[in-house]
Amino acid sequence: MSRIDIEDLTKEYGRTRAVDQLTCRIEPGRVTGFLGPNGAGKSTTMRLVLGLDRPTSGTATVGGRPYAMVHEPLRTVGALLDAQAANGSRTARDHLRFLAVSNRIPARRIDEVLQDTGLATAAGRRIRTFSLGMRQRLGIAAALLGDPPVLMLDEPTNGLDPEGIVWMRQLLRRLAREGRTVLVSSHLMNETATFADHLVVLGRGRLLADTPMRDFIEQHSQARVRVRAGDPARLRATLITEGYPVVADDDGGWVVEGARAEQIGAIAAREGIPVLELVELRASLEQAYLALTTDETEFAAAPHTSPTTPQEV
Ligand SMILES: Nc1ncnc2c1ncn2[C@@H]1O[C@H](COP(=O)(O)OP(=O)(O)OP(=O)(O)O)[C@@H](O)[C@H]1O
Repeated sequence: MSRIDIEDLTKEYGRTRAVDQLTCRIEPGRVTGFLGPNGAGKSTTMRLVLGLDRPTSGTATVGGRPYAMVHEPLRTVGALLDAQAANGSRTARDHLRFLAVSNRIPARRIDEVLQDTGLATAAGRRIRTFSLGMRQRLGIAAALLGDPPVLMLDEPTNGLDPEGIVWMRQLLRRLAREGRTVLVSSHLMNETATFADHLVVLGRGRLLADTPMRDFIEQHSQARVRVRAGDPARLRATLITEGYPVVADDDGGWVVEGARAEQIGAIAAREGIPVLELVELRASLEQAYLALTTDETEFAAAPHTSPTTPQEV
């Protein structure tokens, strides 16, 4: 049992409601992407789950227990919250050794996680000489040290180079395949789309979505179809008559908004227009996310109103 259960969780800092009656479950065996605009309450939620802050009301448990009551916590939850927090005057190996001893974790795990995170050759260096990406890898090494069934990682790809990002993606997928509970916050939508199975989205502390990623994209984006036909002008005219907005594509095709492939295929067949290509265009996670969260953003730049700026219609 390694589920994270969040029940009616609220956290207020003075007059700010950082987390607002949040209820959700983070299930094992999949990667859950934890999304939301700046200040939405993601880090606060993670801190509450880890007992680093006390909720104003509500509960958060891991495997049915509040984190504070978990015995040898590093063996239960591996967390990466602030990769800068490690003591810079220690070497990477000493940092991990300190954590291992205080959680009765066998010393061999230190070498294993140093290998796993690509830090074996830097193990004897002081942490203050580490780059942001290396600190991030060390944070992951610490999270993996106790071989925990639950992992909570706040922006784990922060500072990683492209090779590091690919490595992180594969690591997250592997951890989920092994049956662990993996909660990962990120601002990088394209990145999240490559590793998450499920999404929990917050806006101003409230739950906006708790859904499989595929459903999320479908629910928060419009269907669109790209079609290329033998008689493009006639197809366009017919589609417009039928009430579909049609936009020219780069290579002589049309993009039809708010339509499914079978609808456009049926119209073309009825008119006897040969179809050369017919594809449903999937929206990206980023488009779906922006459609959901535009109104939930606490900190947004003022819109740019220069008359020379092309406006989307
Ligand atoms: N210790 C604190 N004291 C006062 N206010 C806080 C504290 N921690 C967080 N907040 C406030 O709570 C709200 C939620 O912040 P939080 O850091 O949890 O959001 P987030 O979703 O993690 O944001 P980001 O994506 O920017 O990391 C914000 O308005 C923030 O200013």
